[in-house]
Parts: sequence; C-alpha cells; structure tokens
Amino acid sequence: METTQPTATDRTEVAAGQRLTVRVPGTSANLGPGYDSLGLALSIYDTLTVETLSSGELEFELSGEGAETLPRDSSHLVVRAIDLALDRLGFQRNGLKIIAENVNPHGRGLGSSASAVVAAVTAANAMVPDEARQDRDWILQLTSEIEGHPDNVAPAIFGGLALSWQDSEQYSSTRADVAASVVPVVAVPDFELSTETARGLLPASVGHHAAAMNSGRAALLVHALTSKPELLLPGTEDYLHQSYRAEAMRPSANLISSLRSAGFAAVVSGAGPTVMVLANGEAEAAAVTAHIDAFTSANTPDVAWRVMTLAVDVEGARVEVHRR
Ligand SMILES: Nc1ncnc2c1ncn2[C@@H]1O[C@H](COP(=O)(O)OP(=O)(O)OP(=O)(O)O)[C@@H](O)[C@H]1O
Ligand SMILES: N[C@@H](CCO)C(=O)O
Repeated sequence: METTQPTATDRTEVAAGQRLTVRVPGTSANLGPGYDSLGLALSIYDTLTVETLSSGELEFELSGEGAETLPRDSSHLVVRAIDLALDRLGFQRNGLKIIAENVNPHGRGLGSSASAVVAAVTAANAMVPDEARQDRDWILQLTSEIEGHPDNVAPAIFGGLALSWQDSEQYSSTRADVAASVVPVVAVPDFELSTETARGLLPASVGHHAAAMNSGRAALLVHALTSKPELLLPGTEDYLHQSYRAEAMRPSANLISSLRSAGFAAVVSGAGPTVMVLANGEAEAAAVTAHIDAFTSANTPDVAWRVMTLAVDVEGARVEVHRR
C-alpha cells in the first residue's frame, strides 16, 4: 500500500451498529499487451462484511485464503484501506468487526490485493452518511493510488473489461463488454509470486520497436475481446513484461508457450504466476483444460495446479447494507 497513512484526529466518528457486506470479483490484469491498463473481472468472489462497533477494538473472523497468515490488527490491508478512505471522507472509526470470506488465492495474479482494497474502500464509503458518500470514480481514484496502478481495481469496481489510463495523478477507466463466446480458463499453481517482486524484474525502459509492436497488439486485443475473438491469439502477444518475468515463474512460462503453440490465447494473469487462457467458446475451453492437464502431468510434476473455467463478471463490486 503506497499511499501515506491518515494523521487526522478531529474527524467525525462513523455511527456504530452498522453492518454491511461487499462482494468483489477477482480480476486478471494485463491480458498480455495491456500492461497496467487492461483488466478483466472474473467470477471468483471475496466477501467482506464490516460491522461498526461502539468500543475501540478490532475483531476478525477470517476464513479461506490467508485465514492462517493475515494479521489480525490495524496492519490488515482491509483495515488500513478503510482508515485511509474514512480519513479522505472526513471521518474516523471506533471499533470494527471484520468478517472476510476469501476465495481469491493470494499472490497468484488474480488481483487479491485489489479486491481487498476495493471491498474496504467501498465499505468505508457505505458507512458514512449519504451526503458525504462519493461515487465509483472516487473509489477508482483512491484504490488506484493504494495499488499503484488501476488495471485490477477498475474491473473489480465496474465489472467487465476495464480500459484504464492515468494523467499525472488522475486515474480514469472506461468499461467495455466482452464478446459472449469468450471463456476465461485459469490454471493457478501452488507457488506464489508477489506483485512487488514481479515488478522489480522489469527494465526501466524498452525500445521503440517493442513499444510499437505492443501498441498494435493492445489495440487488436480490445477488438478481439469485444467483437472478434478469433483474433485473440495475435491480440494477446505481449512485448513489455512477460519475457522479463518468465524466470520467476518457469512452469507458468512453459505452460503458456505450449498453449500458444497449440493455438490457444494464453497469458500471464496479472503479475503471475497464474496462467489465463481466453478461450473462444465452451468447446475450446474444454480443449484448453485437457491441454493444461496433459502438459502439467507430463512436465511439471512438482507443481499442483488448480484449473478453473470461469465467467466474465459483469457486475463489479456489490454492496449490501443490512438494516437493523
Ligand atoms: N483479502 C485480503 N485481505 C488482506 N490482505 C490481502 C487480501 N488479499 C491479498 N492481501 C495481501 O496482498 C498480498 C498479495 O498481493 P499481490 O499484489 O502480491 O498479489 P495479487 O493481488 O494476488 O496478484 P496480482 O496483483 O498479480 O493480480 C497478500 O500476500 C496479502 O498480504
Ligand atoms: N499490471 C500489474 C498487475 C499486477 O498487479 C503488473 O503486471 O505488475
């Protein structure tokens, strides 16, 4: 979390006794050539319920991913993001009960940290009175600042395919609808790679030729995803990041090469090490799954893979306020 922590102490306290639930989709960023700009919302959901308490304590009920390892104090990512959002809104909290049901695997490239901060900031925004509440573009701005890039948070907020960009410190995003035949298939390995580590592997600059090649493929990818899925294989060719990160996720890189050689549009999901294939239709998705099973059985015996056929989430983050 790169944004500075709040310091204010003279804020209005949020009302105690509130309970709200946010459901947030996982996301796959980059999609090949869309480094730090394109992202897709996926049907794998984390659920965060927050209760505002009248005493100053923090209570945690964590289940699923990270339940054994995440901190249970104010250093928890969700609490830090709630505190920052409340501060920006002109509020502060008393105690909180955090109930997190985490399904999205951590450090695998499916946007788990983005889902957590989107859930937290959405929850904080729903905790304050109507007149103080902000819109989803405000949530995009703050969560992009926290993450350092908008490509995961945007689809987590808005659903669908998010095309995001940055002007100085200002983040923006627009949503596009993905062709109905596109089926995302993910292969999640049992090892982690943090986004921070993966970003550290990238060069400070790339040549003009690579930039030009990448621009063409990124433009093609948007057309392929929205209306011409038969062009997904050329549209997912990347020149900016995957090759530099391959050594840190060799089993994933080898699986991607094999899938692409067979004609399937395979990419590194986010910063990896998950592999995602954008299949064109259910029959192709089944063939992709069979290819992954055969390749990994023969070539990566030391890695356990979880293969999931998902859907594109079209709703984005959804908040439910429980009336008492
Ligand atoms: N639901 C959560 N609650 C609290 N902390 C979380 C949660 N999800 C992720 N995190 C924190 O974020 C870290 C993972 O973030 P990281 O950016 O490295 O990977 P990712 O978001 O899963 O993948 P990517 O950004 O490549 O899509 C976890 O190790 C954990 O510290
Ligand atoms: N665009 C980001 C996505 C992962 O958070 C990266 O590749 O580092």
